[in-house]
Amino acid sequence: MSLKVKCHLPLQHFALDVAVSIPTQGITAIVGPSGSGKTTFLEVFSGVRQVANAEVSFNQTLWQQREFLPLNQRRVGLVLQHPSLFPHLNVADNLRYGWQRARGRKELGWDEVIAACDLNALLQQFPAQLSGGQQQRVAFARALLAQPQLLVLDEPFSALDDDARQYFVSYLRQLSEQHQLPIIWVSHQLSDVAQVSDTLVQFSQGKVVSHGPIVSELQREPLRSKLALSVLDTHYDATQQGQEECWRLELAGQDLVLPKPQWQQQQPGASVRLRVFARDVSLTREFVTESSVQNQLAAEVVDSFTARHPAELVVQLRVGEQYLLALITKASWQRLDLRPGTRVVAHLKAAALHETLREAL
Ligand SMILES: Nc1ncnc2c1ncn2[C@@H]1O[C@H](COP(=O)(O)OP(=O)(O)OP(=O)(O)O)[C@@H](O)[C@H]1O
Repeated sequence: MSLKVKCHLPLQHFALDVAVSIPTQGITAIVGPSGSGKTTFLEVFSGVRQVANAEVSFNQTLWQQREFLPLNQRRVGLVLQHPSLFPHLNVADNLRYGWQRARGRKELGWDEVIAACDLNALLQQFPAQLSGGQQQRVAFARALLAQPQLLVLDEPFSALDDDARQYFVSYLRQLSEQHQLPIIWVSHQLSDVAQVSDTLVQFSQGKVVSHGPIVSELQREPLRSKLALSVLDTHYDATQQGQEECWRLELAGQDLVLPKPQWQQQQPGASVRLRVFARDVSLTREFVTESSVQNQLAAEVVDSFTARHPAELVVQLRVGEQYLLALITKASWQRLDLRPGTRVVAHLKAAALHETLREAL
């Protein structure tokens, strides 16, 4: 099941030239420099822009080939960076507009969406009385209430504060998993993207330069050296829970211990995605007994790559079937006599993982 898009559209400095198939399960993030054509791409496949000779199909339904299916018949929930709320309607009536557009079954309930987007206190306000972030929350809720079959987001949380943005990023995951709602979103926040996305599409100068599962895209240039962030899929291991304040996760038969997030209830075996910045990983040749670092993972050096700073290296490690990046100095690489195939121990500070875990699902 996929969204297939083929189009050629001359723009000011280059042409949007795309032939891509995006999975319609899970969350797909579209990233790329400003002005690289991401918004235009969304507009083309959602039907905001009618481009001659473009071809678009969604899960085998033709949206455009010889015929052009208008936006309002595609059941696309489109949320743009600058929300276009009806200024003469209050929040409740703006939301009702979305709700009334929904045909058939209402998967996403009125009360559920209003509570999730924390809009109860704003229902009688008019758009001009709202902050930019509040307007974004209303636009997002309105798109959900229209019961879309595809949610398309263009920087929808850019005006929210960090905590609120973090909450909505996690809520995207919930929408994707609990309602099987496919989501395609453009974001400049790569670390948000890494937290919840399944697929990453990278744009440059109107072209898709790379696309694939997020875990592998993070291990490839340019993101590998630019972001130096790994995503590890771990499991919550309830059988070994001992200390009250700590959580044990299982990764390739090895334990990771982290401060327990208070707000999270996990079932045994539940998967937990950790984001680990390469700068929070250090290496030794042997396990160390007297160290404050709780998490030591046996790993193997796969390769090393240039980092942003010329004195540093990004080292790619294999832990079981997964990859982890460590940022170390070139001097350390030489001192430890590292090379591809060397067995090492990767040290991950629990406190750094705690930070990432609080933001994980
Ligand atoms: N109607 C148009 N005619 C000609 N050029 C256009 C048109 N619309 C957009 N462009 C150009 O297309 C390019 C891509 O714009 P677009 O908004 O799609 O980029 P973007 O990747 O979404 O950028 P940002 O991340 O800043 O939102 C820009 O150079 C823009 O000037």
